[in-house]
Amino acid sequence: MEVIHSLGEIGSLTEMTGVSLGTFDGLHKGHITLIKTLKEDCKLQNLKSVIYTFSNHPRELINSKNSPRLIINNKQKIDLFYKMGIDFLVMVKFDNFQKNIRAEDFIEEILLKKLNMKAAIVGWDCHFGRKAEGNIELLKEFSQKYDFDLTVVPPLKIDNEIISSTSIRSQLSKGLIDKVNLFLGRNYSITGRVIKGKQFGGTQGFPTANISVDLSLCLPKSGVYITRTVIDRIIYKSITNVGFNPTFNQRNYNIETYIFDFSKNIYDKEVTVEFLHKIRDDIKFDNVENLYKQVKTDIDYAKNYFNI
Ligand SMILES: Cc1cc2nc3c(=O)[nH]c(=O)nc-3n(C[C@H](O)[C@H](O)[C@H](O)COP(=O)(O)O)c2cc1C
Ligand SMILES: Nc1ncnc2c1ncn2[C@@H]1O[C@H](COP(=O)(O)OP(=O)(O)OP(=O)(O)O)[C@@H](O)[C@H]1O
Repeated sequence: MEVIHSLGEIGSLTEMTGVSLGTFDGLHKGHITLIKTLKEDCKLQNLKSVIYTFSNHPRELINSKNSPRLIINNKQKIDLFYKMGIDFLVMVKFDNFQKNIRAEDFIEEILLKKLNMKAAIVGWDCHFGRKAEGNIELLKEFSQKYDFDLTVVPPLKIDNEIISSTSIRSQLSKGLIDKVNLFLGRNYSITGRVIKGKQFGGTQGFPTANISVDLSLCLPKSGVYITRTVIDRIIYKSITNVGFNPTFNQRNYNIETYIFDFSKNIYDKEVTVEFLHKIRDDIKFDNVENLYKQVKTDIDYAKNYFNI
């Protein structure tokens, strides 16, 4: 997969292409359905597959006060597109040029001239160009004028609810991890380096790996979760506490994971924590004895979940 970070980088593609466009935050099941259609259409017509997306959320520029926190960072986004077998990932900054380009110019100058597009594969609600004026109708009109194929993918729903990045952000903030995973079509995960914590847990029989996280992302609601932790590609069963450790009046959002049957030193290692199920909200305990008693109950609950 070739990643293109600015339009200047590509004079114009020589290969004929099929293109899907959008923000694609989270790369959820709806996006995956669209991308599968893109890949099938490209295979049938012997085209290279192109994703046109942004490295920042468009609302950062359009409505900065309401700009959402992203579900995944750009590294995760690139990894996921790579795994899906995309040929060209155009991931440009959403800047004033992107914000102000007329929808007609976007089709003619970018999709047709730069990307050599022969097929557009888009979701039913696709919008692009200045003030989001470009839509399916305009693509239809231009597909006849310039003779390119147009496929419109209907919305994928679960229990009658359209899967969207917006709904996944709301579920994350409510701690509805089972639903998040259903909508993503994979386990929601956080990747970060292991850093030093207070080192109290170890003295109580549950040493925890504290993980540094990108606090600008949309993170799950505080609480205790059943998780799997991936270290050097090996998957371990674990339990994870996220939030502010209210018993200790901590100010920072913190992620710490207790990996079952594990005793290696992993400071500084990059690990990925996959969230499977929420056990409870976090609690401010009157004393640490009660906190540790509860943690032991949580650990038993998680071990029971894993049948260990
Ligand atoms: C499974 C689990 C559940 C936890 N639940 C809470 C909680 O409800 N309230 C809280 O203040 N801290 C909670 N903690 C955080 C503890 O305060 C913390 O793990 C302990 O102080 C060790 O911190 P350290 O890793 O920095 O040494 C929890 C930790 C774990 C591993
Ligand atoms: N549930 C879905 N089923 C099929 N296609 C989808 C679905 N959700 C989004 N798409 C399509 O994927 C492309 C990228 O969409 P976009 O990034 O706007 O996703 P979104 O999840 O709808 O985000 P938001 O919640 O911010 O509106 C668009 O063409 C869009 O129509």
